[in-house]
Amino acid sequence: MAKLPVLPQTPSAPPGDSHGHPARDDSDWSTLEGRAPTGLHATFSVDELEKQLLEQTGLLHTTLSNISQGILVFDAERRVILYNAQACHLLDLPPAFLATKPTLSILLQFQLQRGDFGPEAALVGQSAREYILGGGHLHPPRRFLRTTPAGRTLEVRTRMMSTGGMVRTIADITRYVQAQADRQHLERLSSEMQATAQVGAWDMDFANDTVTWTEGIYRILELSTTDYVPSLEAMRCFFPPQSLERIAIACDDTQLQPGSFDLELEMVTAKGNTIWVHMVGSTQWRFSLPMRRTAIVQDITERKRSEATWREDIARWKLALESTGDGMWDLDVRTGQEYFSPNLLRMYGFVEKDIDQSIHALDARTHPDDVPRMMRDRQAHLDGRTPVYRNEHRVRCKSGSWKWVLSRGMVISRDELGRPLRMIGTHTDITEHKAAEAQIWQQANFDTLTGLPNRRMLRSRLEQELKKCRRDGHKLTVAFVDLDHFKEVNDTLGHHHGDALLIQATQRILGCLREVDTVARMGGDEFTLLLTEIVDTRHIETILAKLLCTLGEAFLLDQQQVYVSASVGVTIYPDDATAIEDLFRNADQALYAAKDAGRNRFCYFTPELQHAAQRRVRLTNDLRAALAVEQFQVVYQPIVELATGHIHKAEALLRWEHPQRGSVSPGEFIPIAESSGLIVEIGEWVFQRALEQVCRWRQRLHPQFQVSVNKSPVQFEKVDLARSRWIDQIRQHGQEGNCLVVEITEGLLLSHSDEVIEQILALSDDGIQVSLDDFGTGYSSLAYLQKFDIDYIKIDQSFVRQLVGESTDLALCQAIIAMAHALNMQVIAEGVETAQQRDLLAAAGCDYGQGYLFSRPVRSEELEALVLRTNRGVTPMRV
Ligand SMILES: Nc1nc2c(ncn2[C@@H]2O[C@H](COP(=O)(O)O[C@H]3[C@@H](O)[C@H](n4cnc5c(=O)[nH]c(N)nc54)O[C@@H]3COP(=O)(O)O)[C@@H](O)[C@H]2O)c(=O)[nH]1
Repeated sequence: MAKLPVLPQTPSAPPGDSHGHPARDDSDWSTLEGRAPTGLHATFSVDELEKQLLEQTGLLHTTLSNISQGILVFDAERRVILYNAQACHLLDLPPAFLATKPTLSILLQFQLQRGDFGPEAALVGQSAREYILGGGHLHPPRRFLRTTPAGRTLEVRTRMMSTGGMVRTIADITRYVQAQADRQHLERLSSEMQATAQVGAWDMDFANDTVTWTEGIYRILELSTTDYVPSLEAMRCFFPPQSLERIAIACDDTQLQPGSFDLELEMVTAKGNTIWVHMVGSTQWRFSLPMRRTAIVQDITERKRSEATWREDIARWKLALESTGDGMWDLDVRTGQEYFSPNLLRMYGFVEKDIDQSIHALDARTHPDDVPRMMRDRQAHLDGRTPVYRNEHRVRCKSGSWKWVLSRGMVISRDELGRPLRMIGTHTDITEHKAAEAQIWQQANFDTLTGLPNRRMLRSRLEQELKKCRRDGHKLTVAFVDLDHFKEVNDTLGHHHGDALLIQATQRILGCLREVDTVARMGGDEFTLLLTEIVDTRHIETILAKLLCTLGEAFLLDQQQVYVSASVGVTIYPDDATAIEDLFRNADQALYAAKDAGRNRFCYFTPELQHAAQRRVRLTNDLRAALAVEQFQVVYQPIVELATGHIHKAEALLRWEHPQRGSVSPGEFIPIAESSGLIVEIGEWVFQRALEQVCRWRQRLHPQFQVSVNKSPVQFEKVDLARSRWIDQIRQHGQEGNCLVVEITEGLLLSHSDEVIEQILALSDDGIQVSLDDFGTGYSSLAYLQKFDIDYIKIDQSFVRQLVGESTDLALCQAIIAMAHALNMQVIAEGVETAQQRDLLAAAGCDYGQGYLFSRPVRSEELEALVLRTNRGVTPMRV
C-alpha cells in the first residue's frame, strides 16, 4: 500500500451538472480523511489530535485495503496521490508504477501501449472511448464500462473534487453483467416460448386492485405492450358473458376455495376476434375473500377450430358409414364407453335401451371361439402394431341367433405417449357372405352328389395323413376303386340311375371302412380310399375283400336289379412310394392291372406294373412317330362263308413293326393309341389302305368283295369334320358303300351321344355295312341292336374256343344265330381254330367263320392267292 498523503479539506461539494458530469462531492472523503468530529478542538490537545488523526488514517488504510473496489485519487495536476491494492489488481498495474505518482496522462499512455483498452479503445464503452484515446485530457465521463483483455467487465466511476482533484473507483462487475445477460437471455427465451406456445400469464391482486400480465397475454389479446395498462375492471371486457359466468362458478365459488381451476373459455381480443383460451391457475383466499389469482393462459383457438372441423368430419363419416348399411361403433378406449349407431343396434335386433353403451356389451355377445382372435387383433391395433383393426367374428343377436360380422376400425386419437384414446369402426353383416363362402368351400372340397371329399380335399387329407405317418412311423394304404361297367349302366339306364347307383355304392364303401379312413370321389365311378393306421397288411385285404363283395351285390335302381363290380389298385406308403404323386401313379397302375386281369379284383402295385406302365409311356411316344416312318402294315384275315367255303370278305388288321421291339401286338398298342387319341389318325390310315385294297380285290377277286375295318369308339367321339366322310372317299374310288364293313364294339352302341348314334346310322344310309364285334361280352341285347341297322354280329372268340357238341357255348351260339337271323342280321363266328368248331357253327346256321383254321391274318398278296385258290373250289386251308 502506498503512503497516504493527507488531502486538503473542503467545506462543501458543488452538485453535478445535468449532463452527467461528475458531481463535486467530497463529503464522504472528509470522513475518510479523518476530519475531526465537531467539538474535538476544544477538548483534545495537539498530540491527542495527532494521535486521533493517525488512528483515523490507519482506519482509512484498513478500509481502503479491504473494499472490493479499486480506488485511484488524483490531485489537481492529475497525479495519482492515492490508490489501493484493489486498484493495482483490477487494472493490472504494478504498485511500484503507481508509487511513482504518475499523471493520469502517463497512466493512460501506459495502459494504451500495453493494449489494455484494445485497438482503438474498442474494449472501452462508447461514451469514454474519445476520452481514453485523448489521453485523459478531456473531461472524464462520470461512469463508463470497459472490458479487460482477460474478459472482465470493469465499471469506472469518476468524481471531481472541489480541490480540483478527482477520485476514480473501479469495480469488477463481470458477474453482475453476466447475470444481467443471463436474465435477458431467459427473458428472451420466455418471450419466445410464450409466443410459440401462445401462452401468457397474469396475476390479479384483488387487495391492491392491480393486474400484471406477461407479454404473451398482450399477444394473445392482440394488444400493444406500450399503450395498454391492464386493470381488473378492464379485464372483464375480454370475456363474453358466458365465460364470465363460468369463471364465476369455477373460480369465485367459495365452496371451492382455495381453488385451482382449469377452464377452456371464449375470449374476445382487442381487435374483436373471438378466441378460445385454456386457463389453468389458482386463487388465494383470505377470510372468504379472493386475494390473488394467478393463471397461465394458452390460446387454443386453432385446436378448438380443428376439433370442431374434426367433429364435423366424424359426424359426416358417421353419416356416410351409416348410409352404407354398416353399423358404427365409437369407443373411448380409456373408459371403455362405446357408442353404437342405430344401424349397429338394428343389425343385432336391439334398440338403445337393450344394451349397455360399453365395450363389454358386444364382447360378451361374441362367440367364445372367436373371442381370443378378436382380442388379439384389437390389442395389436391398439398397441400400434397394425395399421387397422380387422376381424371376422360371430355376434349373438337379441333373438339368440348368430350373425357373422366383419369388424373394422382405427384408433383416431392417441395421447402424447401414443396411448390410444379413441377408436371408431364399423360392423358389416357378412352372414350371407360367410354362408356362401362355406358353400363354395363345400363345393370346392366335396363332391355334390355323394357328399364325399373330392380330389382336392383328398390331397389335403393325404398330406395330413402322410405327415402323421412320417411322425409315427405308420403305414398308409392308397386304393383306387373303379366301378366296372358303370358306364354301361349310365348309358343304358340314364344318368339319373347312374347317380343313384353311385350314392348307394358310396354308402356301401363307407360301410366297409373305419372312422379313421377316408373315402373320396375322384369323379365318375372312381373312388380313392386312404386306409390309415394299418398295422398288419392283412387288414387291407380283409377290407378290400369286403368291399368287392358288397359292391358285387345287386343294386336296386327303380325296381331294377343292376350288377356292377369293382376293380381296385392298391399301393402302400412308404413301401412303394413316399410322395403323393408317386402313390397316385402306383395306385393307378395297380388299378389298370386289376382291370386288365379281368376286373372285380384288387391288385397291389408292383415294380413290374411300373415297368409295364413305363413301357406304355414309351410305346405312346413311339406310336406318334410310327405312321410317319411307315412302321405300320395292314394284314387281312379271310372271313369264310361256312356254307360254301368261299371267301369274299376279309378283315383288315393293323400290324406294327417296331424297329427295336419287333412286332408289337395290336392288343397292346391299340388301347394306347385309343387313350392317346392317335387312333383317329391311325384309323384313317387303315381305312385308306383297306379302301385301296378292296378296290383292287373287287377287280381281281370278286365284284362284291368286302373288307371289314375296325373303327374304335374314340374315332366316333373325336370325329374330324375337316376330313371328308368315308362314303365320299369310297365314291371317289368309284366304289359303293357296301365295299366296306365297319366293325364297331358293343360299348359304342351303349353311348347315348346323339352324334355317335347319328354316325352309326349314317353308315347304313351310305350303304356301308356295320358289323358288331366281340358280341356276347357286353350288355347289348339283340333287340336293342335292331335300331342301329346292324348287318353282322361277330360271336366273340370266347364262345367259340370251347365249342363242342352239346355245350353251353354251343347253345349260346345257336341262340345268337337264331335270334340274329330272326332280326335279319348275319353272323360271323370269330376264332374258329378247328374243323369241329367250323362244323358245329355251320350246323347251327352260322353264316361266316373267321379264324386260324382258315388263315391267320396275312399280307394282301397272300390273301389274294388264298382267295383265288379257295374260290376255285379248293377247300380253304390253314395257312
Ligand atoms: N380299331 C382298330 N382295332 C384294330 C385294328 N387292327 C386290329 N385291331 C384290334 O386289335 C385287337 C387285336 O387284334 P389282332 O391281334 O389282330 O387279333 C385279331 C386276330 O388276329 C385274332 N384272331 C383271328 N382268328 C383267330 C383265332 O382263330 N384264334 C385267335 N386266338 N385269334 C384269332 O382276333 C383278332 C380279331 O379281332 P376282331 O375281329 O377285330 O375282334 C382286336 O380287338 C382288333 O379288333 C385296327 O386297324 N383298328
